[in-house]
Amino acid sequence: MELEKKQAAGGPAGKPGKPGKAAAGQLLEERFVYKDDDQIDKAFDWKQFTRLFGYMKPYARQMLPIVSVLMILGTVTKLTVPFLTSMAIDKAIAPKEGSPSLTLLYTLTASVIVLYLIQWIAGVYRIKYTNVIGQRVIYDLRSDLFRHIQKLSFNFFDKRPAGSVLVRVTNDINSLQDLFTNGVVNLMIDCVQLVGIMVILLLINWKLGLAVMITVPIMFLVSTKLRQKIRIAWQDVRMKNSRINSHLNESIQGIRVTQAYTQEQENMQYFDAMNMDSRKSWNKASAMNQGFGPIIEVTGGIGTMILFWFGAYLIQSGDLTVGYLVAFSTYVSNFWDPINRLGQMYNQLLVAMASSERIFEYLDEQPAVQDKPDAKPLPKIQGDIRFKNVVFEYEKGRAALKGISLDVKAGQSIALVGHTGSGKSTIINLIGRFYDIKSGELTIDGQDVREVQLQSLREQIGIVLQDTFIFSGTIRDNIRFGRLDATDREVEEVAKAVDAHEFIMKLPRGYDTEVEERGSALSMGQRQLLSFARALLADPRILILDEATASIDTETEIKIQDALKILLQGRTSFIVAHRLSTIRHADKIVVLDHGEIKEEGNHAELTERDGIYNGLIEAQFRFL
Ligand SMILES: Nc1ncnc2c1ncn2[C@@H]1O[C@H](COP(=O)(O)OP(=O)(O)OP(=O)(O)O)[C@@H](O)[C@H]1O
Repeated sequence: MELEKKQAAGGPAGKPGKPGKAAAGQLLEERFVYKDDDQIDKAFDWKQFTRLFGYMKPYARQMLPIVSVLMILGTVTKLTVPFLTSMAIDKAIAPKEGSPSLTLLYTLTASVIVLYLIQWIAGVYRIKYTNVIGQRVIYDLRSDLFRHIQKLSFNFFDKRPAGSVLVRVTNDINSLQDLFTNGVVNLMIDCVQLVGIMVILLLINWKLGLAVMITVPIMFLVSTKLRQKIRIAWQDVRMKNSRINSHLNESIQGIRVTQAYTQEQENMQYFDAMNMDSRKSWNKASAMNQGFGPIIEVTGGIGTMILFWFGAYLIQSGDLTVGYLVAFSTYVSNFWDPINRLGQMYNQLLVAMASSERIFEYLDEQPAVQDKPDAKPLPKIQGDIRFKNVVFEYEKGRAALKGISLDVKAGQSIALVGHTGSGKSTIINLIGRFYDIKSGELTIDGQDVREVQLQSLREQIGIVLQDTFIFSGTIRDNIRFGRLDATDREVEEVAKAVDAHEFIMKLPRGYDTEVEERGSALSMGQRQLLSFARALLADPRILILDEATASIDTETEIKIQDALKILLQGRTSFIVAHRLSTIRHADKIVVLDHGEIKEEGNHAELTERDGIYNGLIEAQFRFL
C-alpha cells in the first residue's frame, strides 16, 4: 500500500481562516490521500504459484513423505469407519440370515475405537509436521525479504513510505502463513478424501452414487462463485483497514505537529470517517458470509433427499441393504465438507497469490546501486576525493547537480554551504555511493567509486547524519555501532574524546542505560555527541557530517566544536555546515547554488568577495 500525502491548499502550515462546514469536509477528504493496493481479481498465475511453493522444496523431501503417510493413514481410517458401521448393521444387528451376533458387534465396535485412535494420532502428528513446514517456509520468506530490503538503495526508500514497506513485511507474509501451515495439507487431504469417497460410493452402488453426485457440480459452482464475491468483500475490508493503518502510522509519527497546530479534531473527524467506512464494509462482507452457509446446506439437503428417496427405492428392490444406506449417508455427509473447503481454498489461494505478488515485486527489485561483477575491494585509502564534471539526477530530466568539479586532498576539511535545496546533501550522498552519478567521474584515491566493492568503500567512510539515528539498546551498544568488535575501554575512550563521557555518567546506569527508541529521552546535542563518538570509533579516512540545524546552546556548541576538532583530525571531511563556527575553520568552503559550485575558497578569501557566501554570512549576523 503506497501512502501519499497531499497537502491541501492552506494546510496546517498555512493556518487558513476557518472554512465553511462543507468546504471543511472537502478539505479533509483531499488532505490525506492513501493509494490503495490494486484490487486482486486476477487469473490464477501458475508461474507465481510454483515460485511460491518453491519455498517448500527444501523441506519437501524431508517431511512431505511423513506428512503424506499420516494424511493417507488418517483418511483411510476415517473412510473405513462407515464401512464397519454398515457391517455392524447388516451382519451383526439385523442380518438377513441367522441371528444377531454380539461378538461381531463387539469386535466391530473395538475396531472402530482403534481406527478413531489411529486417526487422532495421525492427525496430531500431521498437524505438528505441517506447522513445522509452514513456519520454516514463512521464516525463510521473511528472512529473504528483510535481507533483500536491506540491500536496496536509497532511491527505493525515497519512493516508498516506511509504513508501506512495513505492511508488506508483516501483513503480506502473515497472510501466507495460513496457506502454508494448514492450507496446502488440507487441500491434499480434501482431494484424497473426495476421490476416496467417490470411488467408495460408486463401488457400493454406482446408480445411487451417480444420483447423489449430480449435486456436486452445482455445489462446487455455487461455492466458488459466491466465495469469489465474499473474497472481494473481505478484500475491501482489508483495504479499508490498511488505509486506517496508514493514517494511524502517519498520525502517530506526526503527533507533535498535529498537536502544535491543534489539528486533533480534524484528524479525529477523518479517522472517524475511515473507521465508519471500515465498519460498513465489514458488515457487508459478514452478511455475505452468513448467506453462504445456508446455501451450502440447502444444496447438501437436496443431495440427502435424493439419497434417501432413491436409496429407499433400491432397498425395496433388493439392490441395497440398510447398512449400506447408513454408510452411504455418512460418506455423503463427509463429502460436502471437502467440496465446501475446496471452494474456500481456491479463494484463499488467490488472496495468497496477491500477497506473494507484492512480496515478489520487492524481491525482484534490483538495488539501483550494486557491485559490478568485476568490482575489486578498495584498498586502504588516503582520502583524496575528486569530482570531475559530475551530473546527477534524482528524477529523469531534473538535474540536482549540474557538472560539479571539485578536488579535495587527503586530510582537508570541506564545508558545503548554500541555500536550501542547492545540492549539499546530494554531494555527500554521492561520496558513499548511495546513488550513482549520471555522468562525469567521482574518484577516491584515483579509483572510480563505481568500480570498487561497495562494502569496502563504505567501510572507510564515516557518516554522521543530521537526523542522528539512535537505535534501541544501551548507550554503549549505540556507540559500538561504529565498530562492533570495539572493547568497552575503547568505547569509553572515544566518548571521553568527544566530551560525551560526562553526560553519559550522569545517566541512571551510565553506559548501560537503555535508550528509548530513537533516543527520544536524549537531547539533540547529546545525540550528536553520541554519533560523533560512534564515528570516531569507526575511525574512517573520510568523514561526512550533515550538521544539525537546530540551535544548540552556546555551551553545547563549544563542546561540539571541540569534539569536532578531534573527530576531523587527519581525515578528509565534508561538512554540510550551517554554523559559522564550523564553516570558518574549514580548509575549503564550497558554495553551492541550484546544483552548481558558485564559489570556492577559505573564509578569508570568500568574505573579501561580494558573493553568495558573503550574503549568507551577513544574513546569519543580521539574524543574530
Ligand atoms: N530523494 C529525492 N528525490 C527527488 N529529488 C530530491 C531528493 N532529494 C533531494 N531532491 C532534490 O534535489 C535538490 C537538492 O537537494 P539536497 O537535499 O541536496 O539539498 P540541500 O542543499 O542539502 O538542502 P537542505 O539544506 O535543505 O538540506 C533539491 O531540489 C531537492 O528537491
